[in-house]
Amino acid sequence: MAELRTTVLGYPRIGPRRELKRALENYWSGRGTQAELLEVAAKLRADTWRELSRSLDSVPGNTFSFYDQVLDTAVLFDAVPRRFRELGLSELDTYFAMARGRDGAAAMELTKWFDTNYHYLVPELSADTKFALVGDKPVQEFTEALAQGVHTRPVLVGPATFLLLSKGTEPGFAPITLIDQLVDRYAELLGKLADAGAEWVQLDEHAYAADRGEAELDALRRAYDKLGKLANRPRLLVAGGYGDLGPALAVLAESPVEAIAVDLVSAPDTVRRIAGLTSLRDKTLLAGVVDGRNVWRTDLRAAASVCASLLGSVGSLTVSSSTSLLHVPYDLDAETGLEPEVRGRLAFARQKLAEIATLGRALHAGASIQNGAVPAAGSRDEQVRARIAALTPQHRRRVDYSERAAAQQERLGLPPLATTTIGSFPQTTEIRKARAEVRAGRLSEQDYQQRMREEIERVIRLQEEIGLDVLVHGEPERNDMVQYFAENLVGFAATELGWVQSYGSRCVRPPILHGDVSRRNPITVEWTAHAQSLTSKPVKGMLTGPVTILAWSFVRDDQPLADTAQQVALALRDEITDLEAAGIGVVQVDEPALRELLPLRAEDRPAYLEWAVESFRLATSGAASATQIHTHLCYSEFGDVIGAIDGLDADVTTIEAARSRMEVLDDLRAIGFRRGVGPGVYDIHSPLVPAEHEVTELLRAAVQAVPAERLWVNPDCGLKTRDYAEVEPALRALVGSARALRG
Ligand SMILES: CN1c2c(nc(N)[nH]c2=O)NC[C@@H]1CNc1ccc(C(=O)N[C@@H](CCC(=O)N[C@@H](CCC(=O)N[C@@H](CCC(=O)O)C(=O)O)C(=O)O)C(=O)O)cc1
Ligand SMILES: N[C@@H](CCS)C(=O)O
Ligand SMILES: [Zn+2]
Repeated sequence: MAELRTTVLGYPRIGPRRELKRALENYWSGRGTQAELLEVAAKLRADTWRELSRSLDSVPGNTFSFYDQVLDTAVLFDAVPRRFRELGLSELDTYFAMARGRDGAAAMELTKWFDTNYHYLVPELSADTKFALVGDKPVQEFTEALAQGVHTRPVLVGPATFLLLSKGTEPGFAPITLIDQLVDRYAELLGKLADAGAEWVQLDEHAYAADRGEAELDALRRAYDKLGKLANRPRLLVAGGYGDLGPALAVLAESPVEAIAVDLVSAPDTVRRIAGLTSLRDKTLLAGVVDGRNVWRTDLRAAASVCASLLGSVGSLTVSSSTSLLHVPYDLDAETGLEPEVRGRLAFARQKLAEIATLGRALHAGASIQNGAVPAAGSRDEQVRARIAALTPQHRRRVDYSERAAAQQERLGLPPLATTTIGSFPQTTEIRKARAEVRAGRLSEQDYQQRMREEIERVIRLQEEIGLDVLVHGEPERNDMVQYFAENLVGFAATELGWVQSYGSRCVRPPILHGDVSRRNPITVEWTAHAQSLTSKPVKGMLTGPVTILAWSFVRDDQPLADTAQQVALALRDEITDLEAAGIGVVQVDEPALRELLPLRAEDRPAYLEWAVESFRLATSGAASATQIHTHLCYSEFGDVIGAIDGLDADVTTIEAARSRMEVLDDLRAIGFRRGVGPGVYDIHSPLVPAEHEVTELLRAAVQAVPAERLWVNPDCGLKTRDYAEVEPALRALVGSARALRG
């Protein structure tokens, strides 16, 4: 193992058939025991080590997690907030309580892992935090693998990144100031790993892919100077994924660490900088040339030539993935329904291992790649391209908001503090089962559609009874808000088993956007029109926006994202026209991923925001003045994109706000936002049901910032992951509060 020639930075862990998801959910619901959960976990670890050791000469270890690697790190170093200790639960149940909340102890905050659709739990730290090495998961998993004959390289979240991803529990406290204390605990851990026989350890310092100030760079420098000088330690590999390490690359090059991993897929220019860093000449460089985040086959010849060009600049070279393979599905061979032309362009985790092995062999033998034909580009649709070429600025502009607002008020006649929901109602087991039965051929498409129509009717009746003002059809027919649209658009392929972890036990199957995009037929019109036929209240049509469709798909990399976004936007524009023709007067275009795709480096942001906003406007600006366009944003803090939210020019913006106590309203007020806004007053991520007085408290704060005529009352996000037992009383509280305040 001493020779580190081929590796990956991490691997999926949910199981090729989502075995971990099922075991976790069984355990949480009481249907399964802890012993059963541990058994599933041990088998997944063993299978992963066996699989990886077949292709790679350095196998990453400690890549398993019951929920999240950042949470694992917090628990390892005893950063457990008091509210969870006080529950008096077992070690495992305390861990799950931190992730999911329990008995009144609110869960830790969940947030985006860099610019991906993976979410981690945010550690809570204060000036009083005292780290202690109380766990031994990395050591245990190392020993467990060794007993199975596999020598692993334990992977840890690096100390600086751990602190930079944490939040201070007191205003003004910066967790990075805890670096020296935390590094001492990492030193203890490295000693234990060395004693257990670990030759290498990997410390992920991905936080340096974002802009970092001098103090943060200095923390990195101090951390690795100290760890590098330890007498008893494994060799240190510091990994930078999800972008360019920027100035941190030189800091690490000057440090005593033995190896550095760089992401050459998202930051190919790093190659040039490496040649200029003479201190890399006695280090190992892991060249991340195989994409850990996307599913396209690697152009092996190009990757081999990048590797070869680095040989003279570094001590030794290892072929690697650009990031952990956590973000891609397990195995392309498990897919049976992909078109051959699309399949031929793809590589999932398992296929990427083979690519890395091939590159490693070629590099070692100084041989060229024989069989590395460049995969074909995506299919072209000349009609779509002609339409885009003919667009003018007029296609992105509506009449002024005040004129629209008057036309909409005349049409809809809504009260002040109008109430609505974000779109989805609970995805019940019956709904999911029905969909699984159609897939298995046990239920006819007709019967399935009938069941969905009945579900829509139930949801409409419930909303009428509760007294909401703008209703939704509830999205029962959607497996996922992106996948559903992808399945109905030309240019996308869907997978059967391409599951990727989004957070904890929740997974998504990102569709594969492989060619020019167009709409075959109307997608949502029948469902929405059916819902509207059942009620005299306005029903809000529900679409997913272009940025979010791209963010949660595997997108083609043979043209700029901006071009692909326009194609998706045109399809949505046509859908809105059809919804209007069917009598729908309110349409929501969700963009929860608007913030997610924001580049990590400030210099790259303006260009992104420009195309992101333009694509939304292209999708929505065909709507008549009297059609009310809503958008919805969630899963982020929005300070950085507040100007872009304004630029969307939506008539109503519903936005996550309950947990941050309406902070976003200050941001909106600061820019003079003057359109409708619905700051969420019910935190749907928590099983806790808000009482009417709690909703009222939030609304009272909101009316200080936004006049009642423009203020909407709604939950933070869709209700699909909740049960009716929680949703019904919560919506009653919301409507009750709005009515009382109107009075
Ligand atoms: C809003 N979020 C989303 C993100 N990304 C998306 N692509 N979609 C999102 O909604 N990112 C940010 C946030 C938070 N992230 C998530 C991610 C995933 C979920 C979630 O609830 N996932 C479900 C799976 C949803 C799905 O695809 N359902 C399918 C298949 C259901 C299934 O597993 N069926 C079973 C059989 C049926 C049964 O017996 O239950 C099977 O196939 O074996 C469907 O409905 O048809 C999850 O369970 O993980 C939420 C937020
Ligand atoms: N309309 C979607 C938005 C989720 S971000 C839903 O309600 O689930
Ligand atoms: Zn949402």
